[in-house]
This record gives sequence, C-alpha cells and structure tokens, in this order.
Amino acid sequence: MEYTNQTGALAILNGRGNTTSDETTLTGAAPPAARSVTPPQKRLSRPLGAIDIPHRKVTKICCIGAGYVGGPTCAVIALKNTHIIVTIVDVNPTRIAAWNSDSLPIYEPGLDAVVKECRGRNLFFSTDVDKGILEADLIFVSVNTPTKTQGVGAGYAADLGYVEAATRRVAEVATGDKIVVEKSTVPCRTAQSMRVILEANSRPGIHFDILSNPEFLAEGTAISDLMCPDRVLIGSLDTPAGRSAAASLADVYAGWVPRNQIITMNLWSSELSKLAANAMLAQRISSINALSAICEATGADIDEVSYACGLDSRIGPKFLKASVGFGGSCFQKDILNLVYLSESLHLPEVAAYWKQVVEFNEHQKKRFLHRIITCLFNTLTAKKITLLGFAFKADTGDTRESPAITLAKYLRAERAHITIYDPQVTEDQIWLDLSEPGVVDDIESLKKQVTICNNKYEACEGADAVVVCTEWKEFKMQKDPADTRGMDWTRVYEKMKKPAFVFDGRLILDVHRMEEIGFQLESIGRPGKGFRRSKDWE
Ligand SMILES: NC(=O)C1=CN([C@@H]2O[C@H](COP(=O)(O)OP(=O)(O)OC[C@H]3O[C@@H](n4cnc5c(N)ncnc54)[C@H](O)[C@@H]3O)[C@@H](O)[C@H]2O)C=CC1
Ligand SMILES: O=C(O)[C@H]1O[C@H](OP(=O)(O)OP(=O)(O)OC[C@H]2O[C@@H](n3ccc(=O)[nH]c3=O)[C@H](O)[C@@H]2O)[C@H](O)[C@@H](O)[C@@H]1O
Repeated sequence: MEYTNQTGALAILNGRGNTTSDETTLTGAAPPAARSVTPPQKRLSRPLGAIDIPHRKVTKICCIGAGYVGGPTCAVIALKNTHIIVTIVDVNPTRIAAWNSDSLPIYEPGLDAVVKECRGRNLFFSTDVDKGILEADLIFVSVNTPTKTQGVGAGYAADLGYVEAATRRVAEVATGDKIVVEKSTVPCRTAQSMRVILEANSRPGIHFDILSNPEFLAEGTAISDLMCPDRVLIGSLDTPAGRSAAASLADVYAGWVPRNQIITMNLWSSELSKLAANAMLAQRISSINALSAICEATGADIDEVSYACGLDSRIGPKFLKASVGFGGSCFQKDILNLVYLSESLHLPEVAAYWKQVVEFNEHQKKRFLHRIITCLFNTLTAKKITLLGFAFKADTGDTRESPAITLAKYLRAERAHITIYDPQVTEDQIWLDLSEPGVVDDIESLKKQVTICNNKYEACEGADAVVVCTEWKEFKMQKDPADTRGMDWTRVYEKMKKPAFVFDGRLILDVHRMEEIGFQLESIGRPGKGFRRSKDWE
C-alpha cells in the first residue's frame, strides 16, 4: 500500500504506535490514479466543528515575536477582528520602536496602511512581554527558528532556543488558562516539547492547549497572502480540549477567511505540512534550475520549457521561474530541518533526496559565476561588476540567504570591484551581509572592494558587466521614454565599458531588444551569444 510507510512514520513519530482515525483513512485510501481524483488531503481534513464545538471566544491575543511573520500576520488579524485586542511583543526594543513609528521595520507592500488603521485602536506593539502574556487568552509564538550553527545537528537542525525561551516565559508568567499557538516553523513533534515545558513550569491548575498554525505567507506579498490565503492550517490534539482550542483559533481566522479554507488536522501533520510545503516549493525551483543548465547547453529556452510544462494542469505554472537560485530565510533552513528529521528517523535515502534540492541551489549560483568569468575573458581582477538588486526577491528589503550575497562573496574572491544597488536594502545591511563576523580588519578591505550606490544609473557607470540579481520592476526595460518606473538600458549602455555585458539572473530582460542596443546579454536558462554564434541554425 502506497501510504503504509508514511503511516508507519507517523506512528513512530507520535510515539504511540496506535492509529488515529486520520491514519486509518490514510492506510485505506487508494493511491490517486488520475488527475480528476479528489486530492487525498481532502479526506484527511477533520470536520472543522468550529461552530458546533463548545469553545471560548478569544478577546485578547498576544504575539511573541514582532518579525516578518508576527508583525504582518497579527496586524491583519487586528484589522479583520476589531473586537479582539492584539498585542505584539518582542525583546528587541529597536524593532518595537520602529513598529510604533512611521518607518516600519520591514518593507512589505500594503503593510503601512494596515498598521496605520489598527495601531492604537486594537493593535499594540510593546516590549512588555510579560504583560502581553498575562492578559492574553491566545498566544502566538512567532519567534525565529534559525539553523543551528554549532553543536549536535549544526548546519541542519533548527535552533529551538528562542521557541523554548518564549514557551518558558509563558509558563512562568501565566496565571490563567491559555491557548498557545506555534506560528514559528518547527520540526515535527515540537508541540510535545512545548507541552512538557509548559506543564512542568506553570502554576498548579493552569491548563494550556497547544496548537500548530504554520504561516504560509511569502515576503513581498505578505498582505495579499494573509488577506486571501489558499488555506489556514490548524493542528491540534484530537481530544475535546484540542478540538475546542482549534475552534477558538478558527473563529479568529473566520473573521475574513471562508470556513471551508480553514483546515484542521492532527498536530504532527500540521507541523510537517509546513516543512513539506516549503520543501516542495524549493524543489520545483531546483528542478527548473537544473533544466536551465540543459537549456544553456542545447539552445532550448527555459521560459518556453516552463510555459509548456506549466500548461499541464497537474503541474501548473507557478514557481517555475528559473533564477540564479532561491534565497530567503526559510527554504534552505526548512529543507535542512527536514533532512535532519529524516536522518534522525534513520531514513538516509529520504534525507539525501531533499538535501539535493539545497545542493543544486548552491550549484546554480556557482554555475552563474562561472558563466560570468568565462564571458569576461576568464578574469575578473579589478573589473567593475555591478549587482542590480541585493534582496532575495523583489518587493522586500530582506536579504536573508539572498543569492546576491553569495555572488558578491564569489566575485570578491575573484578580486573584482563590486558596486551594489538595491532600492530597499539599507547600506548597513549590505555591509553586515558581506563582512565576515569576527574578522576585525575585514570591513576595511571590504570597503576597498565594494561600493554601495543609491542610484541605479550611477551604479552601472563604467561597469564591465551588470548582473541582475533581483527582479525589481525598476530593472525591467522601460516601455517608452516616458516610463520612469523601468530602466533606460540605452543610457546604461552608453556609460559602460565595451563589450557591455549584462548577466540576467532573473530572466527579466528581452534578448533581442538588449542586443539591438548593443549589449551582450547572458541569461539563465538560455544559450549565450558564443553558443548561438557557433550554431548555424540561428
Ligand atoms: N519570514 C517569512 O516569510 C516566514 C517565516 N516563517 C517562520 O516564522 C518564524 C519567524 O520568522 P520571522 O518573522 O521571519 O523571524 P524574525 O527574525 O523576523 O522575527 C522573530 C522575532 O522574534 C523575536 N524574539 C525571539 N525570541 C523572543 C522571545 N523569547 N521573546 C520575545 N521576542 C522574541 C526576535 O527579537 C525577532 O524580532 C520562523 O520560524 C520562520 O521560519 C514562516 C513563514 C514565512
Ligand atoms: O516559510 C517561509 O518563509 C515562506 O517561504 C516562501 O516565501 P518567501 O521565501 O518569502 O518567498 P518566495 O516567493 O517563496 O521566494 C523564495 C525564493 O525563491 C525564488 N523563486 C521563487 C519562485 C520561482 O519561480 N523562482 C524562484 O527563483 C525567489 O526569487 C526567492 O529567492 C514560501 O513561498 C512561503 O509560502 C513560506 O511561508
């Protein structure tokens, strides 16, 4: 039976070996045979019961962690539930001060308007973590879960120190019953650890319900993702108390999300679904990037291949854009987390399978660098290379795991002079990303080799090559001379060294139009000019 192993793994994970009703469904389910078959997860979802199960109405929410997730998510909850008081707390006073100012700590389209409407009404930002916990009925734990950098599992396992610290604080401070919600992305079974910590450290007689409610928003589109989510996932114990807590949280989301999109399931499935979703999304990018290498060597065009594959309704068109590599704070971290989980479950083949998604991503960045070196006559020494974009994707100022950081470090090693322009990333952030922690004189040598520019045209002046690292709209070719949002690539060409090379790591530039201007454009997933010249069929 196709699902037997999965069920077995679940049984091992929950440490009981008994099967829940969900697991029974899984074992009995026939494997999907044709594309019209109802997806198996439909049958997995428990009846929501949010309306008919007796449950508490939430009136006060506290969110621990005012980051990229906690801030936007709870701002939208406050916007859509004017009867709920939402307080977002954080140990970082600078971050909280920024949330309380006109200059929010994160750039996210639409976020300012949401915060402006609710702040001071039913949305508050505070460093008083204890007060937030004390007053709330429901507490989101939305703290960071980075990859461990040392000790057992270094480089793979999630560092759960922040989750544990927040959980201990809840246990120590709470004087009444609380629903505690894992919003952070965590390894499967973390809710169990949280339960043990809460029960061991709280006052007698206090009851905690723990829910898993992973977040699926993407940066740059956080507000629209939150307003219209594909689904809201709530994992709970399959007990009356667990179901009741899930119903309380479901009510909060039902403030704007249709009930049939609020999915409830067992805790461990919910925790694992988050890692699984990110792993599958990243896997699609590595798959298309692997194909991009074949395109470059054969004359196929990766955009055309993506388009052709995406028209198959089983595959779909999203997340098939080839690039210099995926970045962001979570894809790599969550896959490595899954790799670690697989290894600890003695599933080395499963671990190797997922690990390859991350390894290929690193390879893609190196491939791109090699192409730059080859085109620039095999040396980058003292050449001016301009990086357009430093954020890991457009519409965010976030640079975590940005491919531009890796590229800049590689280019530095080649002794190139690097100039960087990004419309949203701060100078301080770029210096922080490029300097080696603990190396005292590094920043001085860094500043001799790297220039940060706040004008895109100036950044390109005198460059041997321009490398598009982020797909900001302002780097796309302007539609006409009056279009001030796009880029006047003719103006760029005039001030560059010749031959003028542009390396498009985001496939946003049209090869024919760029060549008409005079550029040598080299794009990911398309054969380069050298290849095309050597073939007589073009
Ligand atoms: N960034 C994203 O787009 C997404 C992130 N996630 C997950 O959400 C979680 C949070 O991610 P981000 O918001 O990006 O992290 P972040 O680093 O932006 O924010 C976390 C915040 O928690 C605060 N914090 C840590 N420990 C604390 C404590 N004990 N008490 C009070 N505050 C504390 C930190 O000061 C920080 O401001 C992670 O597990 C991440 O994997 C999930 C979906 C999307
Ligand atoms: O857990 C998380 O943190 C989040 O991770 C991703 O969101 P995010 O990393 O913000 O942004 P994505 O749009 O997924 O992009 C990630 C990276 O992949 C790249 N990408 C994306 C799509 C694509 O087709 N090709 C491609 O190279 C992007 O440029 C970016 O570098 C997921 O999309 C969210 O659902 C998830 O909640």
